[in-house]
Amino acid sequence: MASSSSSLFQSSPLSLKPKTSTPPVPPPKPHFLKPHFFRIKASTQSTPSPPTPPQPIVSKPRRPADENIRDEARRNNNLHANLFSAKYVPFNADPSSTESYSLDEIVYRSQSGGLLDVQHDMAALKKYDGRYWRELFDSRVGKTTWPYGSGVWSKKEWVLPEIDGDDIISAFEGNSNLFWAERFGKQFLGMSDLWVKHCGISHTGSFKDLGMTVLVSQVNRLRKMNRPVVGVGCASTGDTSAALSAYCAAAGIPSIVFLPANRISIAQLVQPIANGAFVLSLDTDFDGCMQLIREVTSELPIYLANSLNSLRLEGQKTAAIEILQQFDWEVPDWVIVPGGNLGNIYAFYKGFHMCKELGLVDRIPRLVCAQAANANPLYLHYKSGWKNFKAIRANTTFASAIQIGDPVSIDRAVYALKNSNGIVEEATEEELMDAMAQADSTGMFICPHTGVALTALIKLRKSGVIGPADRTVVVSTAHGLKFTQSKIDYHSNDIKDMACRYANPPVQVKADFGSVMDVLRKYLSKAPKH
Ligand SMILES: Cc1ncc(COP(=O)(O)O)c(C=O)c1O
Ligand SMILES: N[C@@H](CCOP(=O)(O)O)C(=O)O
Repeated sequence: MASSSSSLFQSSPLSLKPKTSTPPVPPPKPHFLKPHFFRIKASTQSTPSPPTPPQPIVSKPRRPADENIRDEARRNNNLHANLFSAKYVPFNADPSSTESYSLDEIVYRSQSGGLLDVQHDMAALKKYDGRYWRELFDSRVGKTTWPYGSGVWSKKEWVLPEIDGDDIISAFEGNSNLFWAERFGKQFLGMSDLWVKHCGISHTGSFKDLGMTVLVSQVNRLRKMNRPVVGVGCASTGDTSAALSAYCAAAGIPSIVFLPANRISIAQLVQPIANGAFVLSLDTDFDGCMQLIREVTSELPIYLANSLNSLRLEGQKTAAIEILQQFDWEVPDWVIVPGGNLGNIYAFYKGFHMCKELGLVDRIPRLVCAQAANANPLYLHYKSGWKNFKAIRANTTFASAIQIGDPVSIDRAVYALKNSNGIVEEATEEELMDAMAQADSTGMFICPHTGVALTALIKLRKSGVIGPADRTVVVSTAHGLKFTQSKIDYHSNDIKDMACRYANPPVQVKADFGSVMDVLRKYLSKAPKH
């Protein structure tokens, strides 16, 4: 598929050897609901007040020099202490089920072997209305207050309500850019309200940071409680391992990552290596690595960090809440998410659904899950009318992080799609690479997985399912800089059986004035005029 070197670009010299209960008290009013929080509009005042003399500017005093931001948080932040709780329950359990586990237990599966879900005490959360939550979350954005400066922990009450701020390991992840894709929307789709949620513009370059801050924080808490957790492990197509190793390194916790040899990008391989993880390069695909890490974590005191572990999804769901927040709590019509192991599509559903259930919004968007045609078990399942899911052997794809044939969260994904009137689409290699190149040509620099999501959008626009004025959000899951080799191959026109229609290779020119002027004149004569 991808060529290893290129005639137009120097190939990389770098080669790496594998080496519980809620007290019935009335909710406290947060400071921002006090009257002074709301400004009176000038137009409502009948007579203008006389100008006040200028006051001397006094800076807010800084915290004492011997105090850090965690200490300061401990002194200030006891809002909501002990009011909320969460526990593990079997995923989509019968309402009569009484099976549940404390989040301080080490458990990944229900008694019947099914998936788990983190269930919040919704009755306690409902004591506060939607307006309260909207204003609380809005009040925390853009600050460095520990831990609320994080887009994940700014929703702490809905994520891990019981964890102490002292145990949290955060890189102030989240709060990622929601980009108005004006030119891409207009030029390629005739759309006016298209947005790209850049979850890859993040600490380790993917949305996995949102889940990993939660999981590693909980592990940190468990280790302080002397629970048997010697290290944390995952199987990965590159992004989970990058996030796990970074957060573990920040916490001083050993991390162990299982990677499919030669199936992830160099940038993704070097991330856990640099962060000091114990990296195993295994001669199998992602599904093989996943099987092995599940077996290993059931034998050794290594905590499982893949999204089979439902803690991860509590962090990832905040991206959905953040999208609503960034639209000032207006609900988009469509959200398109690339899917592989299929935890994230459910995380988005859960975030939107919680906002509806707790009164922050009155509906949820329709979800689209986009898969590479070379790794499309969910798409096939959808097309069969959700009959008899069959795992497949995934083929090589430029969207290497979603080259997964036996997704652990298949049941979660089906639930999310059925309950959001959702759709599944697929993208061939040529379609996803063209979409990526088109998006890049309008000023983005996206990853191939985002190319998969954009292809889904292009197809749904062409078929008229998505309308020209529908507010649509495409979730960009990783930073394009992790996948430069795929862009090099494309722009070198160096991919077998692919036309690379939008390739933009560099021009080799002799270093003299005449030659440079000749090429520039030719280029300018063809350049688009206003
Ligand atoms: C960049 C990227 N996009 C999309 C996905 C798909 O997410 P999920 O596995 O939660 O479906 C992954 C990981 O699988 C990923 O690393
Ligand atoms: N793309 C993922 C695959 C594993 O997914 P996870 O969400 O279950 O950890 C990766 O980057 O490893």
